Amino acid sequence: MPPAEHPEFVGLIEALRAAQETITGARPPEDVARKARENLEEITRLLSPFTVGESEQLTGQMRGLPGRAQALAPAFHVDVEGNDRVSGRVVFGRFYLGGNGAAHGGSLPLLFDEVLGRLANTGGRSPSRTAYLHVNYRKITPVGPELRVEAHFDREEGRKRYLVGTIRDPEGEITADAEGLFVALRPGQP
Ligand SMILES: CCCCCCCCCC(=O)SCCNC(=O)CCNC(=O)[C@H](O)C(C)(C)COP(=O)(O)OP(=O)(O)OC[C@H]1O[C@@H](n2cnc3c(N)ncnc32)[C@H](O)[C@@H]1OP(=O)(O)O
Repeated sequence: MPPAEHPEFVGLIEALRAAQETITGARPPEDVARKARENLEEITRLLSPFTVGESEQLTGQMRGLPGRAQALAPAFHVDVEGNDRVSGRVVFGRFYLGGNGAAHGGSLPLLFDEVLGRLANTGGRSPSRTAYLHVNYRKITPVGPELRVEAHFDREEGRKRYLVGTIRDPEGEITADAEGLFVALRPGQP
């Protein structure tokens, strides 16, 4: 369900995701490719006058929305969220294809950073940033099916927050797991 605010912008991001998917999987004739490019250029012309600073932009700010209205990472759909753990679902679409049906290796840290980073900063905790992210690729992460994602706090030591997470395929097998260290920022730290 779209949020009460900016429903048309949310729809725009959904259309952008759909375009990313379709363009990635397409092999169009040259005249169709040219027409599609012209349409994209028209979108850029339409939106350019409304460019704003980071604090005013909408993308990435909509925490209650899967993907936070940001098309960079695959949308993470939260099912259960607590102070110390979160679980949900994700689909790596064609846009995230690496090869032979497997999600691109770089797209997995992207998803883990999103899921672990989100959890690291919940429960009234102060903002933190990723210090490291260790990802183990256990088997291919398939493009297409819905995958289970789980993450939880392993431990907290002062400013250091250690979190772990897994991605499971439809058979329940772990395709990748990750451990991340998130360090709470000191006052004034960017
Ligand atoms: C709606 C919200 C949803 C959000 C979801 C997305 C979240 C995305 C989060 C991110 O991706 S943030 C962007 C990627 N990360 C960065 O750009 C961070 C760049 N690095 C830094 O800013 C600093 O290096 C950092 C804040 C991580 C740490 O620097 P500090 O100067 O604050 O920490 P310091 O060096 O004093 O280290 C503090 C402790 O952490 C430890 N530490 C820091 N970096 C480490 C490291 N890489 N490996 C191991 N330990 C590390 C360090 O040893 C020390 O341990 P001890 O307290 O026990 O002495």
